[in-house]
Amino acid sequence: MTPLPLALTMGEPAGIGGETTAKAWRALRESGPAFFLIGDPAQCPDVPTTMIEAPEQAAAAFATALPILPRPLAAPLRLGHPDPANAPAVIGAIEQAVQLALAGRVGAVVTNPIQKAVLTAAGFRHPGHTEFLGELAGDGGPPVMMLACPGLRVVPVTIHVALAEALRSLTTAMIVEQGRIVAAALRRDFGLAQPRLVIAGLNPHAGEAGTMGREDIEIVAPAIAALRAAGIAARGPLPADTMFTPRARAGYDAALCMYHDQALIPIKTLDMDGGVNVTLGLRIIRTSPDHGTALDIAGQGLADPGSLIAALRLAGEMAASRARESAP
Ligand SMILES: NC(=O)C1=CN([C@@H]2O[C@H](COP(=O)(O)OP(=O)(O)OC[C@H]3O[C@@H](n4cnc5c(N)ncnc54)[C@H](O)[C@@H]3O)[C@@H](O)[C@H]2O)C=CC1
Ligand SMILES: NCC(=O)COP(=O)(O)O
Repeated sequence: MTPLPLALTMGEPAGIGGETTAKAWRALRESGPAFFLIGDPAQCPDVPTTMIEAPEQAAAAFATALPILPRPLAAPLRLGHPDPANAPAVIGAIEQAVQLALAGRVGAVVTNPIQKAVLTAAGFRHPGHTEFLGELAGDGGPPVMMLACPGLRVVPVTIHVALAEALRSLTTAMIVEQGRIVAAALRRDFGLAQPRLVIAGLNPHAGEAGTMGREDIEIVAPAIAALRAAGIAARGPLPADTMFTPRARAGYDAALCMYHDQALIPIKTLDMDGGVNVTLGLRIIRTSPDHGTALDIAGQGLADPGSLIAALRLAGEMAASRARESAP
């Protein structure tokens, strides 16, 4: 059976998404996975494109042209200069991709990066895709952000909030709930029968026995105990400054981190061009490149498509594996 195509959203049209989409199409046109862009043809002027009316037309067209399910921009495209007038198209593309995935007409949703502040200024009330997707396609629990590259997977337990708010909002229950979702996803989608989780400490030296903050004793350690009681191989709290060395990374399958930068600095430092952002805990598959809109280089031909290609490949693999799982 031909695999379902992947829906790739336009992201911020003034960013590098159009360029990386075109480069990804060139790289994948022969091997697949087949994908189509929900966007405006003006985003990809340097590759052959073909307009489609339905996802079902994408696979046949993919080898010769980038299929586009049109979603026209309201304001002319100026690379490097986002226009809030285009926000409805950016948001609409995400909504359309999710609807297609929920209807079983695409194998997965892959998102190009959005310029968060521009969408916020236009009235969008979610800090990122992750939270928006949780609302559109949640599965009863919270959406969980995981970034993965060869040799490292990280999960920020608190995501797009100010650091002070992350510290205020962190609870044992959040860590436990996300640990369970991560362990289940590693089993289901990443083929790990007994996933090994490590949990980062919040404070320097994981609190140094309470002398540098009591959160590691009062919030993090009870979460690890609860995860272990649930049969999940979890350990910590580990001092965050040494848990990403090559030796340490060999001892676990995913690291739960207490705030955004604790998770994302190590992975982007290790593999900015190969990292993939995967949202766990949804009723659909969603991946994305790990980088943002890179407005500073938009239109200069400098954008590396590696992370988007990795995101498309991972989405294709996850979709194929779920299709095998549900086959009679
Ligand atoms: N999934 C998403 O929608 C994401 C969106 N963003 C958004 O992107 C915007 C810009 O964020 P920044 O923090 O500046 O991060 P960024 O990733 O856009 O850029 C950081 C630096 O890396 C460079 N860079 C990024 N991707 C590159 C690529 N593929 N090839 C070559 N160079 C690349 C940029 O030129 C810049 O110098 C923000 O609005 C942010 O919220 C950021 C991350 C993910
Ligand atoms: N820093 C990661 C990031 O911003 C990705 O967010 P999302 O849009 O995938 O929720």
